[in-house]
Amino acid sequence: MTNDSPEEEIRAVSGGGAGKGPVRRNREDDNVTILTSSMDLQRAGRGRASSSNDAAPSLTSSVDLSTSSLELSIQTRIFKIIVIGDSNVGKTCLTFRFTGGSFPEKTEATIGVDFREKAVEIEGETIKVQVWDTAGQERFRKSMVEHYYRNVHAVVFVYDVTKMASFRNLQTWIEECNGHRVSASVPRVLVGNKCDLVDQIQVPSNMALKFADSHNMLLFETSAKDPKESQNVDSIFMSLACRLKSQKSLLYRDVQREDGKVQLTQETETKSNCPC
Ligand SMILES: Nc1nc2c(ncn2[C@@H]2O[C@H](COP(=O)(O)OP(=O)(O)OP(=O)(O)O)[C@@H](O)[C@H]2O)c(=O)[nH]1
Repeated sequence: MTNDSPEEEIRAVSGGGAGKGPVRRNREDDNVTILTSSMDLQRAGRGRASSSNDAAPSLTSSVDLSTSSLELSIQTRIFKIIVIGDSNVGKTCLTFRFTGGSFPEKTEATIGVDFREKAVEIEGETIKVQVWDTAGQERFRKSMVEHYYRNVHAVVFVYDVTKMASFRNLQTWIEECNGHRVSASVPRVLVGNKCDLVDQIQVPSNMALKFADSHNMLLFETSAKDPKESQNVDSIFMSLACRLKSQKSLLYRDVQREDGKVQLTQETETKSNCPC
């Protein structure tokens, strides 16, 4: 499977949550580490490059590249996760909380799509989790829809627990997703955001849980705003990353030097089971 690099066409944003605990939450695991600096990424990438020989890559393309910065890309898999749902439910704030660890003071309606990345380490492998934050407003999204559904690895559906309409509209979002040929095997999770607004909750947990069950999704109830919930926001994306890691044929950016050339390869076999 290949993946378009969003750098080519999408505005990149650096940095990148909070809420009530998920109704069902994947457990934290000591083997899961979130890397916080580019130096960590560099070290992790190099370490793996010298020791990894367990994959069975197949050649897909060859390009001339010469700079040492390529080492950063060695064997880094990228998981593309899209976040969709009504406007104002908190998609941007959730992606900020996960990728940057904070709640943005001020947000504006997303136009088209933004993406943010975070390097995480799972069972000794550094993985780039690429979170695509999509516009909820129809007028800001229609030209970009094809781009963000393309080669997606996982989908996060978000509703606002204080807005019943945003929950009812989930069916429409699911239909749109299915309409863009997102395979049923692509993992999906449901997130009820803004649980810090306890006096205003309109969507009961049991209703959301029933909906999630009927669509084979995990449900997380959380808040991008409440700093005490940041781990729960992390667990939304980390649980997906762990699931994806254990699946085969995901995008794999492998660089091997050979006669002055660099080969880009794609993973073809299943890696070890994830502890999550
Ligand atoms: N109380 C509370 N407010 C939140 C939370 N998350 C987001 N908000 C607020 O909700 C508003 C919308 O947040 P965004 O993250 O911009 O919403 P969005 O879904 O990305 O909106 P679009 O870009 O239009 O699709 C902002 O005023 C945020 O401050 C939360 O967990 N709790």
